[in-house]
Amino acid sequence: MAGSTTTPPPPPPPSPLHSTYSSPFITAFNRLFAAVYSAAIFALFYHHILSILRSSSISSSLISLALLLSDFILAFLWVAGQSFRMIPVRRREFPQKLKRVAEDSDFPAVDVFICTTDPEKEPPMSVVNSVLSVMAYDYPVGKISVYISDDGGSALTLFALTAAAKFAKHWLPFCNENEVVERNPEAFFASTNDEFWNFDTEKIKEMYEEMKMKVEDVVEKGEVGDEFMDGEEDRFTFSKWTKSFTPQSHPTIIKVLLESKNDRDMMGHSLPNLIYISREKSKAFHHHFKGGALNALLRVSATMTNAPIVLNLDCDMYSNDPQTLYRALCYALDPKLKSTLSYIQFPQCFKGVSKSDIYASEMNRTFKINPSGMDGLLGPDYFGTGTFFTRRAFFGGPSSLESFGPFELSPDYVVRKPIGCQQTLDLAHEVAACDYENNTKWGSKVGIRYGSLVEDFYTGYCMHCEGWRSILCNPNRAAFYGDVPISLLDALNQIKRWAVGLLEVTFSKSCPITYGMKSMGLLMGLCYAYYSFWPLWSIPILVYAFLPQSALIYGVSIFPKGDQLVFLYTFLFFGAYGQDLVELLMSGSTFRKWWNEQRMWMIRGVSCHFYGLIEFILKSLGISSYGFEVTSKVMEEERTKRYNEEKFEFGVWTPMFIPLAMAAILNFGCLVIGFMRIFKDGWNDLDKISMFGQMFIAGFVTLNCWPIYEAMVFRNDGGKMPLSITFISIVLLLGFLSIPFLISTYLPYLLLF
Ligand SMILES: O=c1ccn([C@@H]2O[C@H](COP(=O)(O)OP(=O)(O)O[C@H]3O[C@H](CO)[C@@H](O)[C@H](O)[C@H]3O)[C@@H](O)[C@H]2O)c(=O)[nH]1
Ligand SMILES: [Mn+2]
Repeated sequence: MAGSTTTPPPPPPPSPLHSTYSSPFITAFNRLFAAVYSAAIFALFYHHILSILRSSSISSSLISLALLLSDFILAFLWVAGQSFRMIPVRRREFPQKLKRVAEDSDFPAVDVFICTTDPEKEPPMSVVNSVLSVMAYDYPVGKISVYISDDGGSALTLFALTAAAKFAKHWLPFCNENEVVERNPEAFFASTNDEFWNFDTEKIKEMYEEMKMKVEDVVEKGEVGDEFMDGEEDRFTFSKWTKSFTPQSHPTIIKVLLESKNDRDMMGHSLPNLIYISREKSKAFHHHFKGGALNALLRVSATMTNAPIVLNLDCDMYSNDPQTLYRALCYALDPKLKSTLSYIQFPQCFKGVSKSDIYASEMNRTFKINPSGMDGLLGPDYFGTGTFFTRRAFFGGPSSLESFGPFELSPDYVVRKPIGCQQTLDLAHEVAACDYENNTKWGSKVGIRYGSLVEDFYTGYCMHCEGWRSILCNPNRAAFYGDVPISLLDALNQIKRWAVGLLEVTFSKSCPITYGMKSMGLLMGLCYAYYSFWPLWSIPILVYAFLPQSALIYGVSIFPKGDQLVFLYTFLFFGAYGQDLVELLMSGSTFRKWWNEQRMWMIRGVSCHFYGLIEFILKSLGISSYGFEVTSKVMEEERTKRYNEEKFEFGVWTPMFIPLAMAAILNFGCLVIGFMRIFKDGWNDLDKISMFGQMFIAGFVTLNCWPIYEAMVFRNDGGKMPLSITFISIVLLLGFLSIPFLISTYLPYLLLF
C-alpha cells in the first residue's frame, strides 16, 4: 500500500459553545444618525449662544442661560447614550453542546447567594420559593450550595427556610421525575393545568400548601411558637433570639440546614447544601447594606465550599429555567474568555408587570438594550441580581491578585473539611463578625465595593476598570423572574436610592468621565457616565416643566429667534423620541409601554431624581444621611387590583408628589391662558414661533399628566391624590409665579433705599 501516505483528517475543532452576532445595518444606521443629530446639536448651541449675546435684560439672559444649561445636559446625556449604539451585539449559547465537551465531573461547583432583609417587605414564603427554585437546578447536585443572607436576622425567615429544607426532600425528586420546567413551586402550581395532574402532583401540592400555611401562620404571629419546633435542635437554634436581639444588633447566626454529604431526599439522592447566615450586627460598625451582606457571604462560603462560580440573587428573584447554570457555563468554561471573565449577567425580568407597565418598571432599555450595547465593548454593567461571578474576580484585576487575609479565604483554597464541622463553623463565625473588615481591603479592593448605594453598579464598574470583561446572556426563556414595585411611591423610592448611589459614583475619585474613560476607553466610560449622570435629567426636566409655561403666563417668549429653529427643534425632539420608540418596539415592547416609559422619565425628573439630587447634596454637606430603603415585595390586594387596572397610586403623603402636582397644574393653567390669549388678541405682538413652542410643551406635558388630574379631581379610591398635596402645590405654585411680579414691583423701591 505505497500510496496510502495521506494523513488522516485533523479532528474537528471543538464546537464553539456560543456565538456572537452584530447587525451591520443597525450599527451603520446608528452611526450615521448620530453624526446627523450631532450636527443639529451644534447648530442649536450656536443659536443659544447668539441669543445670550443678544439678550437685552438680566431676566432674558437668565432665561437663555437656563435653557443653555438644560440643553447642554440633554446633549451630554444624548452623546453618552450613543455609546450603547455603536456596536450592539447579540449572543447565543448552546448548552446542549456543553455536555459533549464536558463530563458531569468537569463542571465547577456553584455557590448561590440570596439576600433578604426584612420579613415584612420580603415575605419569607417568597424567599422560600426562590430558594427551592435554585436548589432544583439541573446540575450535579453535590455541586450546588445555596447560602441565604438574612440581614433582618429574623427567626421567621429561618423558620421558613427550615420548612423549605424539609419540603425540598420531596420537591427536588418530584421535579426530576416529572421533568418539571417551572421549579418555583408557587409558580408551578399556579401555571400547571389541573388536567395534567397525576396523583403525585396532588400529593406534592398538598404538602406545599401545608408548609405554606404553617409558615404564613408563624409569620402572622410574628414568632416561632413552641408548637412549631421540631425537637431539641430547633429549640436550641431559636433560643438565640433573646430579648436583646434586634435586626441592628445581634450575634452571628449560621445554620447548616442541609448538608450534601449527609442529607438525602425521599429517593435517597443527595441534596444541595443549604445554609442560613445572619451576619453579626452592631450599632458600632457600619454594615454597608447589601454589599456588606454579600461580602460576608463571600467569606463564609469560602470557609465551607469556596466554589469557583458564585451566583448572586435578590430574594424575590427565582429561577425560571433549570438549564441556566449550563448556559452560564458556556461562557465560564470557554478557554478564550476564561482568563478575563468576571461575570455573566442575565437580564432582570419581572413577573406581574401591568399590561402596559404604568410605572416603567420593566426597564428593557436598562436591562436588555443598553447592556447588549456594552456587550460589544467590555460587557454589561452588574445589575445586582441574576449574575454569575467567577470568584476570582472579587480579588483584584485579572493579572494582579490582591493579597489579603487568611489563605482559607482565597479563591484557590480547596475546602476539605465538612461544612458542618466545628472547625469550619468557628472560622465561618469569625469571618461573619461585624468588625472583621476593619483595616482590610474588603469593600475597597476586594469583594463588593462600598461607597455607593448602587453597590452593584459600582462594583461592576470597578471590575471593568481593573481590566475584567463581562458577558450578557439573554436567552429567550427568561432565566429569572423578580417582582416589580406596584405602587408609585415604591417605584420612585427605588429610583431615588439609585439616584443617590449613582451620584456617589459620579462625584467620587473614580468618576466615569475621568478615571473611567482612562481605564476602559472612551465608549465604556461614556456608557457608565450615561448612568452615573442619570439624576441630572431632573435639571432639564424641571426647567422645561416650569420655565416656558411661567413665561407664557407672563407673555414672555423665551426661545431663540429664527425660522430655521423650528426645523431644528422639531428634528431634535422627534429624532430623539422617534429613535427611542423604534428601539423599544424592536425589543418587543409596545407603543403604550413606550408612552408610559417616557411619562415616567418626566415624573422621575421632577420627583425622585430631583429629590435624590437634593439628598445627595445634603449628605455631601454633612446635613443629613440616608440608608438603603428596601423595596416592598408585598402584593396587597386592593393595590394590586388598582395596579392591574393601571391606575396610578397617589394615595400616600410624600413631598415627592409636590413638584409633580405643581407641574401638572401649571402646565394645564398655561394651556388655558395661552388659548385665552389667542382668542382674545390673536398672537398679537408676541413672538409667534416661540409662543407656539411654549404652548406645544405645555400641551405635551398636560397630555402626560392626565393620570395626575384624574387623581386630583375625579377619583375616589384609596389611590387618589391627598387633598393636602393638591392644596400645598397650588399655594407654592402661586408663590412661585409671583416671584417675577414681586421683583419687578418692589425691586425699584428697594434700590431707591
Ligand atoms: O441592608 C440591606 C438592604 C438590602 N438587602 C437586599 O438587597 C436586595 C435588593 O434590594 P431591593 O429593595 O429589592 O432593591 P431594588 O432597588 O429592587 O434592587 C436593585 O438595586 C439594588 C441597588 O440599589 C441592587 O442591590 C439590586 O440587586 C437591584 O435589583 C434585596 O434582596 C434585599 O434583601 C440586603 O441584603 N441588605
Ligand atoms: Mn428588588
